[in-house]
Amino acid sequence: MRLTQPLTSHRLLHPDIKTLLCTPFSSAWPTTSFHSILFLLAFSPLAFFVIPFLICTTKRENMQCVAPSSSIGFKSIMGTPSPLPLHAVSHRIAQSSQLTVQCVASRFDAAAANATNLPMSAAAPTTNNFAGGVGKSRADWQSSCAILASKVVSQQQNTEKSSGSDNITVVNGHSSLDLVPIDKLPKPLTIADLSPAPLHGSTLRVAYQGVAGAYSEAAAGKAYPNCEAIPCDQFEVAFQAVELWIADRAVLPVENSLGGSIHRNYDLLLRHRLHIVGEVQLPVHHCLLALPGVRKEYLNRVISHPQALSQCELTLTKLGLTVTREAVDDTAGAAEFVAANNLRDTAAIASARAAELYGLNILADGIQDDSSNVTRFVMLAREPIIPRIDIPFKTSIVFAHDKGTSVLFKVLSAFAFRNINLTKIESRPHRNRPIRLVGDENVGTAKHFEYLFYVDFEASMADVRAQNALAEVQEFTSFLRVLGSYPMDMTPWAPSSQ
Ligand SMILES: O=C(O)C(=O)C[C@]1(C(=O)O)C=C[C@@H](O)C=C1
Repeated sequence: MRLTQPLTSHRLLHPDIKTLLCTPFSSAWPTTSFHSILFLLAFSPLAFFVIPFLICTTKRENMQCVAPSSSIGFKSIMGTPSPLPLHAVSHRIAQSSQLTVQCVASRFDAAAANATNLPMSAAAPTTNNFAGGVGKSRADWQSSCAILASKVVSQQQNTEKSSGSDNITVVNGHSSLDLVPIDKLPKPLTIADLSPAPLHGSTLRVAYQGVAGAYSEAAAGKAYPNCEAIPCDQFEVAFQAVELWIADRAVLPVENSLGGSIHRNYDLLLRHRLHIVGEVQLPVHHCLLALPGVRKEYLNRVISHPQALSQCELTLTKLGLTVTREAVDDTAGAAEFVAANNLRDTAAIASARAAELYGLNILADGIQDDSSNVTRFVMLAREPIIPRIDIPFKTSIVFAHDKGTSVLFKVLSAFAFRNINLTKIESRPHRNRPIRLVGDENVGTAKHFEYLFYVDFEASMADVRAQNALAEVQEFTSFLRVLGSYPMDMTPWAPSSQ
């Protein structure tokens, strides 16, 4: 069984995209993809064709490594032909970009079209909506564009065959320049095509940190049934996958009922400009996994994600496993590592699904220190969702308090006075301003640490109480950002059973 390698930051390299997508713009090409796209849209009508097509081709490249997995009801990365080489994404994007230019420019530059090798025509889209014409949706538009590209290419091949070195076909006595038939021209993009959510019929691509069998993958499936889960080797890469339009969403663990907050992700939320568009709470049921035939007595080491190790600490001791603990990037990655290296003295803490995927035995089941162990994940997107008041909503903010006394109290009371319930408060070091000096001639200089405060509260940004609370909070803060306003996870509580 071979599984796709997770995305790595190396595979998200910008330069290939920049150079190959649109060389004339590359010198002035802004650094973030969203801005780049705005830039292109503003300055080049060609961009209206190039960008969606890039997304289309990039998406297909990613989809090649995705196959349906019936066991968990959403598309996973099982059964892929072979793992992608590390440089694959940027290389593939490069190929796609060439094809993008080919699709748009083929009528103007047959020579350039000829120069490209033709993976697009080989991988012609399987979208059914295209029936000789151009449909209304973005998916239709993208498919049409791809099919047109492949038709242009095959026309050119036929032409080459029939007329040797001459690229001009003779039709009814007239020379034809391989023009795309007029009834098959793509329709211009509309505002709906640019909507952040995929339109009906297209599959949502969801980036998560880890490899197949990770809890984050299960969270992606819970949040978006039938999504394509895209593994990433680091959280940072999952963010970038969304920013670079390789994925539509990222799913990110932020806190666990036993292990507490996942601080790194709070820092990343601030550093990146993505928006929280939802949350899911996933019961986490850990298993102790080892190679077939291995018994507990043989073990010298237990490896897993640091959160998983801390969630099972007491139980491991109760099982007599006072062996070395080692942290790795994710739980399923730990299972994969044990299997791939045939380690008979090492066990992994991971899910039952990871045991199945990597051919390991379950030595102990349900080893989390509390049966109601649950991890909360947030879903991130490039655009915020429109807040509502007809269903329970949560809003997440981050702020730095301003000078003054009792500032935190004043901020929190802005919510209390309006009966807005706070569900979480987390503080992180303020990296740009780590220390505040408070001088007092008589006593000396007090050095206070500066913090950023992350607060979740139970109200929608469409709720006037929340708007007023934030207007008040702004008076006491030097910095305030709304990370997202999103529906609360209201699924019935079911402690982990498997
Ligand atoms: O390693 C995994 O499987 C993850 O999805 C990561 C993670 C985490 O970061 O907390 C998610 C849920 C569990 O609490 C343990 C690990």
